[in-house]
Amino acid sequence: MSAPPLNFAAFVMNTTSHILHGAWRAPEAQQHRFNDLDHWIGLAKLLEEARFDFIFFADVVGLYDDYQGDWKKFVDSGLQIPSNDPLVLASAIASHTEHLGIAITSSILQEHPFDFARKISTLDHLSKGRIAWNIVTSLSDNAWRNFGYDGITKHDDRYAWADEYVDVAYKLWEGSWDEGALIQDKSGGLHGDYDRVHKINHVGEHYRVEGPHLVSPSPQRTPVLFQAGSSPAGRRFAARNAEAQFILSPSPDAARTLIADTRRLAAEAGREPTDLQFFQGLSFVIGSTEEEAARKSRELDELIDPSTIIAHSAGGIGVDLGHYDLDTPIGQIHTEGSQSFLLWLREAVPDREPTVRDLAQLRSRTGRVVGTPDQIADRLEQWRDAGVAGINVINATIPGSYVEFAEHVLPVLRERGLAKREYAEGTSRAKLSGRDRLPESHPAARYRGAFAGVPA
Ligand SMILES: Cc1cc2nc3c(=O)[nH]c(=O)nc-3n(C[C@H](O)[C@H](O)[C@H](O)COP(=O)(O)O)c2cc1C
Repeated sequence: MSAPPLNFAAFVMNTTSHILHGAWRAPEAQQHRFNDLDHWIGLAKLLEEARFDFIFFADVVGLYDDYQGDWKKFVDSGLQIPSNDPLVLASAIASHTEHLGIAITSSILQEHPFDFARKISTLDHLSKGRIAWNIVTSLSDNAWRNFGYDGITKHDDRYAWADEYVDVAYKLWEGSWDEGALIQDKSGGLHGDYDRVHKINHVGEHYRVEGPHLVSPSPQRTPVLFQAGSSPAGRRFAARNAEAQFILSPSPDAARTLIADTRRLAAEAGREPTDLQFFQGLSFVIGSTEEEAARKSRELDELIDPSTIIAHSAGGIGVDLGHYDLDTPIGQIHTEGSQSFLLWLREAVPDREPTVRDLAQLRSRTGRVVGTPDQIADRLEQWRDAGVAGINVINATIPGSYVEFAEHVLPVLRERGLAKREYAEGTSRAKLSGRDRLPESHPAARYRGAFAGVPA
């Protein structure tokens, strides 16, 4: 049997400058209109017309680490501030679309799981089962301080915390209401069946939640679960929980290795390995000829602001790179932070000592595919052959990047069986994996029926 077509998501954020910083200044760019609902509805309709599977919202609940000693740079350049809540936008998008999945990034930090589970269930009802959740743990001190903590919780402890958070949500989504508990029998006057609605009585390290869930089971019960972050702890978390991991692998071969490893962990966690899929983040510069594509890529480089890219990515290095000139050799920078990041940079610039500017350029070009539609299709075929199920399309401009992809690349992909022609019916999970609800081997499934008969 030939491989199935790829899925496509549009990777966006409810802000001006998400990833390719500086690109918002392009004359045709509209991402600065993020406060305008029409901007989002227009994009959602365009994506649905093009048969995208998801609009995928990134989100943060705080600033990145300081740049040049403070946070002026972020405000100056619109680097994820202002940044609006995507969850609030979701119901409006749902009301203007029919098939498009709506994936929302939400951190375990920002909302109590009881309240979060309630909002997600409500949205899943309103959208007829099109909600997905990208589970993140917030990696900036500022985010943690916004919620009353002294600073960020240690890396692996964040994932342990996340395991409890998702368990509370699973209990509410999967275990609190049995099937058929909502009766709504007007003639008999019975609305709900008390015997089939249960308190969950969760008591854990971080949360105590009595229940019951206040929302009756939605079409998917648990939303489609995404996770992003591929450290060993991140992979273990994805292997246990995620139905799709959002990855930024440097090459199809690297993705193949990552996928095999994470699927092995999924099997160890008692899951069916293929129940975990992978979405690779890529951006596209499309030309009618190779030369045109190369020229457009150079033009994009001109537009991109290296210092803002540095401000965004410096966190991982543990050094405020804003204090260094862009031409400073990396060797002159002392860090107790991520050594593997610096090693990666040296490997990427093998012939000389890399500079801070190299870091910015490499970051802004990571995952950029430049070429004609046919060349792009060749590359996407390689990603699919490596086991990737979907592409999260990173934009330079909104809506421009998606208009071009839809007009020029998707028709070629369809001809080659790399993109679908029509949506499948049903919920987002049904479209992705053929079923509305999580499979029995997912850890959430053990809560089905688990609270029946437990004294109130
Ligand atoms: C592709 C990708 C997208 C991410 N998107 C977000 C996001 O929108 N919001 C957020 O707070 N963190 C986001 N993260 C951060 C991760 O959730 C995670 O906190 C970080 O990668 C560290 O995890 P790791 O050490 O397991 O890689 C993203 C990470 C990756 C790799």
